[in-house]
Amino acid sequence: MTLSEIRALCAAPLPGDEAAAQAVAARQASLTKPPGSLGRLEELAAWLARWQGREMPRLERVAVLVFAGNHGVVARGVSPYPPAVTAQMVANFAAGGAAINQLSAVAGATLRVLPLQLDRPTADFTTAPAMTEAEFAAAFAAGHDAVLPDMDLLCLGEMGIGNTTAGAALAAALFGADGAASLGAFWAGRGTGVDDAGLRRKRAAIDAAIALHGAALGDPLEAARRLGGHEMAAILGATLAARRHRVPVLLDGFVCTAAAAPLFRLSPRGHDGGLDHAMVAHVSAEHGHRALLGRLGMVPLLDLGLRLGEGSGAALAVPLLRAALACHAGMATFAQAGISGAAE
Ligand SMILES: O=C(O)c1ccc[n+]([C@@H]2O[C@H](COP(=O)([O-])O)[C@@H](O)[C@H]2O)c1
Ligand SMILES: Cc1cc2nc[nH]c2cc1C
Repeated sequence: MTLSEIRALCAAPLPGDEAAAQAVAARQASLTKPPGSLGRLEELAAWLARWQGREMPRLERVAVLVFAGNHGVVARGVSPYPPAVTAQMVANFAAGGAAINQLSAVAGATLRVLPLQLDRPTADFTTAPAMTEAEFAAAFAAGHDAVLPDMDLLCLGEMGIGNTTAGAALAAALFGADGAASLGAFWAGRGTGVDDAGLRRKRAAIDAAIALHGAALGDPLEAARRLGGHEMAAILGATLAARRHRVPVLLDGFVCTAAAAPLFRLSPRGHDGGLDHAMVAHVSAEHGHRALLGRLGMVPLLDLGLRLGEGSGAALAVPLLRAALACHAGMATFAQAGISGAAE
């Protein structure tokens, strides 16, 4: 896959199945409850129908994909952890010892972890583009190809020491900061728990990167290449592939949302937007996430103060989707139960 092929793929997102979503809405109106009383559960059933292209959506094959990558910007002292932790956590995922192992099991989902070039971190984006075009395209393709057409739902997650700095830099490039003097101050958070001095270094790294890359960041894919990471490019590729295969997507926290956000910038929400088949599963405690969701016009399903990454929030939201479908498929209609409708 080349960058121009990626560009062409991103330019024309497939529309959703309006008829399937309408069929869900019609059935919801006939079920034994006041109209709209199941709130967002009703919206979730229609969302699954629209993007699966099925009047009766299903959640038999739920996949959690976690991509891992390393970041040159850690040389700037932006994370309390050493980059070796990325590979160590990948080993922990394989051994079944991480939170996402437990949460995937609770969700009834298969977990697949794809480490990407862990011994070849991105370049430090305060001095050079994080990835070459070939590196970016390869990581994008790895994510794209990891999505199977028969999945019913895709939960995306990431692991990468330093990637909250990359996520904040990408958010800054894509969305600016409403006139705030420092983009770094607006978007940077504490990630895995960096101290005050580390937070200052993180803000400075983001500001330096925005100044260095300048006008090139006006192109959302260039911003992803110059400021993102291998795992973030893979999330972008997987999110796009899911759209092509009619697989709805749950995004995890701040890093995952930022990684997918170029699809929104290329084709905004409202009418078949590039991210309309994705929901943000939870709002992370990471400082910039609420602002990022505001820019995307997305309302998270959960707000639990998580700031872990690795797909944890996305897996946690799967039982909510299962509940939405159980009600949708299993409830009696007013006619079946012999219950009177509302008086006019
Ligand atoms: O995505 C989030 O909301 C999030 C918030 C805080 C931390 N993380 C995780 O923490 C790691 C990056 O943190 P840091 O401090 O090294 O930039 C990376 O592995 C992420 O999965 C992720
Ligand atoms: C231990 C640890 C686990 C993680 N999972 C996702 N990001 C992480 C970062 C650290 C440091």
